[in-house]
Amino acid sequence: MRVLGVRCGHPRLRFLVTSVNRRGTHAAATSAHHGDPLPLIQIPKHSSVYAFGAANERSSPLFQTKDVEWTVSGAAGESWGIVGRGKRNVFQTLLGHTRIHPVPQKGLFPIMRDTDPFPNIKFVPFRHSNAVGPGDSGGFYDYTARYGALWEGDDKTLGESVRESAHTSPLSLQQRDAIMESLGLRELLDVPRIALSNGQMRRARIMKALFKNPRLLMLDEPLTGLDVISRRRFVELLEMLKKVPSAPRIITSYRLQEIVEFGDGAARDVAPEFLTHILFHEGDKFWAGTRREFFNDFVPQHLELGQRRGDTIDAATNNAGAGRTVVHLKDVNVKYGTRKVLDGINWEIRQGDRWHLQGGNGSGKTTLLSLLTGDHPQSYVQKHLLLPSPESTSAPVNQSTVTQPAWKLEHRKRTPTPYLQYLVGVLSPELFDAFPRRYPGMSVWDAVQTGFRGSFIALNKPVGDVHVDPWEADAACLKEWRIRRCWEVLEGLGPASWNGSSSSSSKPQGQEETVTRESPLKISTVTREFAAMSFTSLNPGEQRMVLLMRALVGRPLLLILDEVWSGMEEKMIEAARFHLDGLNGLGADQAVILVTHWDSEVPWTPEHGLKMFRLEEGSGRIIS
Ligand SMILES: Nc1ncnc2c1ncn2[C@@H]1O[C@H](COP(=O)(O)OP(=O)(O)OP(=O)(O)O)[C@@H](O)[C@H]1O
Repeated sequence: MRVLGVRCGHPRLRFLVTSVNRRGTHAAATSAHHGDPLPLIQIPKHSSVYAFGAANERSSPLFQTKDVEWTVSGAAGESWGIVGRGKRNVFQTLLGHTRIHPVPQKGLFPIMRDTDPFPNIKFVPFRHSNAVGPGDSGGFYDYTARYGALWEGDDKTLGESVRESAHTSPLSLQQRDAIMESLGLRELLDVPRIALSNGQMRRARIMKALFKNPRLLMLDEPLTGLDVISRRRFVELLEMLKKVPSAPRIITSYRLQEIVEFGDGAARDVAPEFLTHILFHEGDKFWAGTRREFFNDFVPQHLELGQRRGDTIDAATNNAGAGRTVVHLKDVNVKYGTRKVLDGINWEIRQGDRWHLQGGNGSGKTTLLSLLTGDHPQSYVQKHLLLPSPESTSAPVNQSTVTQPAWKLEHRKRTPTPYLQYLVGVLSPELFDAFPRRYPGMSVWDAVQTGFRGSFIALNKPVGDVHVDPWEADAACLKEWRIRRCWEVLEGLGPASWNGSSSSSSKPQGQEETVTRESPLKISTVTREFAAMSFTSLNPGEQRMVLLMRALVGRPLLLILDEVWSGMEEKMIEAARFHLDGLNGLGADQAVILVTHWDSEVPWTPEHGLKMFRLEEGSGRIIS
């Protein structure tokens, strides 16, 4: 069947196309399609874009367009994707949160110059928060609340929230249904919103924004966190909507690796089908053009192919199963009311293991991990959930055990939670959202050292000093080790690594040296400066790197990396992958569980000892 000269795939989407067309709510967008010269967005050449508050034109701009004019026609069929580390600057500009100099004569949104554009624009940021998150208040919120939500019965369900959005939606019931269906949310209507998994929540937020049918809809990294099937359905939906003049014009952003695959010295176009144009912004680079120009001209000329992706991991590192059992689960079950999320899970994790935990959105990965971290209330009622616990109740660390505290396996009920936090390092979307940003002046250094206890409380220690409790054995030795660890992760994962001036490569300028009892450790000036920066002043990708350092700094026995690469740019991911198996990265005494929906993001292969555990319809199995 052809609608608008367009081949339509799925029947429910066919309906969406025809019915959205009938309403024709966006007359202006349609007129652009019929030759109206006014574009939807226009940032002229030689514009400088400043953060609000930048005193004058002598302040440094966020970015400059130089000889590039960025024009989005707003015509049906055109679809822009934004990539590069500066993509959020571009969104901020479109949201009116920056100042453009000179002020564009026709306005930033020429097509909407006779109306206030801002009610016609919706933005779905990358960051999600199931509760009121630090993005709003900067304070801590307890993300573990979601695991008990149904007991309390006090949170709105997705269905209730959908009914509320219906009141303000210009779309018909059938149109809203078609969107809900194509985002795979219908079967979740009875789930409390707080309990939605990450991927489910991202889809729910996109659905809500689509219900408003704005003229311009901006989606920041919409593919991140979606499983393979949801990604396919989402791409199918956007492919359809882009052809409908009365539907929102949708601008999406991506991490570079989501649209370009680097390998064998060449770059391959793996961008979603609906993209027709690409804007790249990073540092002083600002480039806009068609998809074909991007892949044929821009990528080969401007992105260093040889240095991306690939052979960073030493293939000799295969310690899988080499050590003692760290976690043991037998017949583990979790259910909410009648909804069984985990059903008879058996899993053993040993030191040296590198696991890729797989499963679609909502398959129970986060739930399973929350049992291992002891965050889930149902962790206490499992018959056989053995977790690491202190060998004795005395201080956990002394001179000989500074890098490997004494531990044994215990039932969850006999595992002291603070000790568990000490032995299990975590970075997950929930933790990223919950990490408090409000402590006055919390520095990067301070944020990293909260990892020694798995706590969220800044200790306000100056750079170069760390906290050690007086009761901890051999405090002096421990202090020295902790300071060294902080510098190791900062140097290995800080800007020195992702900006290409790591101390392990050629000597960057202005390098200093610090000497510890064991061996000298080089710390570059850029690392020292970074350590002193305020955590909140960093962009989300940098914050994520710092929280990865926090997870690694204590050399935890078990490391849980849940969707850690989301929000990070490719160079950061490369640096992290390199660090994880480098000299100061992970050891054979540590076990790792990694969660990602992108196989290419797993730093290990089966030759490196990678194992896969897959959750499907409540059951878990090892796959080979
Ligand atoms: N308190 C709750 N009440 C009801 N259902 C819940 C509750 N908590 C979680 N769920 C449901 O349990 C399922 C598992 O969620 P979980 O977050 O573990 O999925 P996931 O595999 O991590 O998904 P994603 O890949 O999207 O992060 C989801 O369908 C979720 O809606």
